[in-house]
Amino acid sequence: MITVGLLGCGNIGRVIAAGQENFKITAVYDVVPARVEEFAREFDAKPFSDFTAFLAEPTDIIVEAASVVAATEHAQEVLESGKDIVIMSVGALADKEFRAHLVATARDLKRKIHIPSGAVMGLDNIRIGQISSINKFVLRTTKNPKSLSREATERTQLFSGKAHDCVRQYPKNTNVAESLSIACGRDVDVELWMDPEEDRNMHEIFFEGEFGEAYIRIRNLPSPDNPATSYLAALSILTLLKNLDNPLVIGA
Ligand SMILES: NC(=O)C1=CN([C@@H]2O[C@H](COP(=O)(O)OP(=O)(O)OC[C@H]3O[C@@H](n4cnc5c(N)ncnc54)[C@H](OP(=O)(O)O)[C@@H]3O)[C@@H](O)[C@H]2O)C=CC1
Ligand SMILES: O=C([O-])CC(=O)C(=O)O
Repeated sequence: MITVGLLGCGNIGRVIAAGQENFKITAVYDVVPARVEEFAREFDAKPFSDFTAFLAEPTDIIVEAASVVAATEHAQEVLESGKDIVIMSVGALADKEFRAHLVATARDLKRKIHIPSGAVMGLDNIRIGQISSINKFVLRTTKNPKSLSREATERTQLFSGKAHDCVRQYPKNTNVAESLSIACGRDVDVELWMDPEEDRNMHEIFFEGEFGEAYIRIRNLPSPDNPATSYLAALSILTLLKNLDNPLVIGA
C-alpha cells in the first residue's frame, strides 16, 4: 500500500480521499486547522498543523493540491526529505530558475516530480514538441465569470500573452497553461476569456508543427466545491495515484 501525505484539504483533496484504493492518505496538512481536523477525522488520517512535522511523518509520496504559493514554499524541502512529489499547482514551475533547481534536486536524489494531466487532455503526445518543430501553440481558456470570481455581462478577454505571465496573474485558473508549456518544451501562447454564456471550463488547444496539426477542445464541468477547478483535474490526479504502482505505462 502506497502511503500519501496530502498538502491541501480542499476540493481536489476530498476527491482523492474518496477514491483511495491502492494508496492510503495517512497524513494531512492545510493552512486552515479546522479543515485539517475535519478531513483527518472523516478519512482516518493524522492531522498536522506544522509542515515540518507533517513531512517527518513516514509517507511514500507528498501530494500538493493546495496553491501555487504552497508548491513554491514546500516542493524543494519535500524532495530534500527523500520523498517524491505530485504537484497540482503547476503554476509554481513557471519560474524557470525555481523549476530547474527542483528538477536538479530530484535528479540528484533520484526522486520524481509528477505533474498530473489536470484539466486538459493531450499532454502525452504534446511532448513531441520536445523533439520536433512546432510552428504554433495556442491555449484558449474560457470560463464563466463565477469561476474567475468576477462579474461580466458579455464575453471579455482578460489576458493574451505567454503562459508564465498568465499563470502568475491567474494562479487559480491557468495552471494548465504551464503544464502544456512543460509538455511541449516552450512557453505557449495563451488567451483567457470570461463568458457569462459559458457554463463549462473550456480549454481549446491549437497545435501545429512538423507532425501536422491538432485541435483539442475540452468542455469541463466545474467541481461542485470549487468552480475555478474542473472536476477532470481531480479525476486526473486520482488516476495518476492509482497508477503509481502499475508496471504497465501507457502514453508517449
Ligand atoms: N494542474 C491543473 O490542471 C489544475 C490545477 N489546479 C490547482 O490545484 C490546486 C488545488 O485545487 P482545489 O482543491 O480545487 O483548491 P481548494 O481551494 O478547494 O483547496 C486547496 C486547499 O489548500 C489550502 N491551501 C492554500 N494554500 C496553502 C498553503 N500555502 N499551505 C497549506 N494549505 C494551503 C486552501 O486553503 P484556503 O482555502 O485558505 O486557501 C484549501 O484548503 C489549486 O492550486 C488549483 O489552482 C486546479 C485545476 C486544474
Ligand atoms: O480546472 C481548470 O479548468 C483549469 C484550472 O483551473 C487551472 O489550470 O488552474
